[in-house]
Amino acid sequence: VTASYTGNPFSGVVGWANSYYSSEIHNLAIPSLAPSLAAKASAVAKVPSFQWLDRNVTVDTLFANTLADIRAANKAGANPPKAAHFVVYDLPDRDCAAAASNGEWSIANGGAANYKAYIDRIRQYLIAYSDIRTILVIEPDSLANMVTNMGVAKCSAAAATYKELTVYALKQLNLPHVAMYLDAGHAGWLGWPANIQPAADLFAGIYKDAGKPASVRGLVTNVSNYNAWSLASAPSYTSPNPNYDEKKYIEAFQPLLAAAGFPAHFITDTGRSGKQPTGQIEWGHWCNAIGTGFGTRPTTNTGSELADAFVWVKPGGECDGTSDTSAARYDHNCGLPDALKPAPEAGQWFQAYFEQLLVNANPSF
Ligand SMILES: O=[N+]([O-])c1ccc(O[C@@H]2O[C@H](CO)[C@@H](O[C@@H]3O[C@H](CO)[C@@H](O[C@@H]4O[C@H](CO)[C@@H](O)[C@H](O)[C@H]4O)[C@H](O)[C@H]3O)[C@H](O)[C@H]2O)cc1
Ligand SMILES: [Mg+2]
Repeated sequence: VTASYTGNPFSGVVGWANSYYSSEIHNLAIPSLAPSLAAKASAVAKVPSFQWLDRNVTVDTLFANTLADIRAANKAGANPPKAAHFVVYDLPDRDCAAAASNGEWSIANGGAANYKAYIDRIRQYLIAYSDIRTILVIEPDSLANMVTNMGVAKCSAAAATYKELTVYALKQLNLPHVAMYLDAGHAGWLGWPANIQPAADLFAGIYKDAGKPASVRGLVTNVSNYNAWSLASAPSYTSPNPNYDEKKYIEAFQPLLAAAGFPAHFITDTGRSGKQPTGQIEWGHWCNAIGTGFGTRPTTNTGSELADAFVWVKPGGECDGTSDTSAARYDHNCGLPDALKPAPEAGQWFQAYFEQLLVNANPSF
């Protein structure tokens, strides 16, 4: 079976509900849930979501194991075949405008070489599992920070390396059965009129620098954020941005990208966008936002020619960042009034948040 494709990489396959997220729900969430919520929680565990390769160690473990699980399911006759969904997320000096998700490597300490080895290893596994259609989200927040946060020292210092390593990844992971979507923030970030053209220029530049790889299908929006796909009216905190939902954002963005030489398609994270408006006081308050719920289940029925699929990229229930003010990775955003507290470190299981998403889910479980 070859998993190569033309057009929408989500067509003809379905996502995989990986065992890591499922075990978080079954082992960490369900034991402390009331029976009615426990049944709903086990349904969440069956929803396909992206698995984050957020540390080098995950490549030979989570990545390899999930690919083997998917191969077994497809050999056992899964129809439609299962596809793999991963987030590549380990740039040196990662998350340069925040503190919560700082990664394991720094540019000052050989991080670029480490990152290239990480990408090369991922390429090896992709080649070994060329029977599995694989969708990759590339480096959440990184290029978006290059558009709006060059005034942040850590971001401007990292800029050349972020761009070089992103181009490296796009070239190395360019394979017939692989589709890549570069992270493009969200409507409340790059969707602001002041940001959207500089963003188009940056993304088109990277695309061209990488040699317009066939596997680069486009951009992913709303990763780890809470925006609606489509609303009839603007939530108060979005004013005065005319692009107050993800549909308006990508419809404004796509023509600018095309004009700059990047024929991009889009996917949007709906994992935490089920409750609108959210409980956010300010649109920029990204950490563990209150008043949110699980959103539209993954599907290719987006109603838009520009949108390949709605996906769950950020696994709901995994924390955005710690609220412990004494922690090394404490970011003030996680201490704001509209951030749920107390919160553990980024990526750790946040039970109260999972319950918030479950209770507010739309569609409901
Ligand atoms: O009305 N006006 O006239 C006017 C004028 C200027 C305005 O400026 C805009 O204001 C926006 C805020 O509204 C800013 O957007 C925020 O930028 C932050 C990074 O700096 C993002 O944070 C990231 O979020 C990720 C998860 O999404 C985390 O994973 C990651 O760790 C975390 O770092 C927020 O989402 C994002 O909402 C824009 O840059 C800014 O240009 C706005 C209005
Ligand atoms: Mg984050």
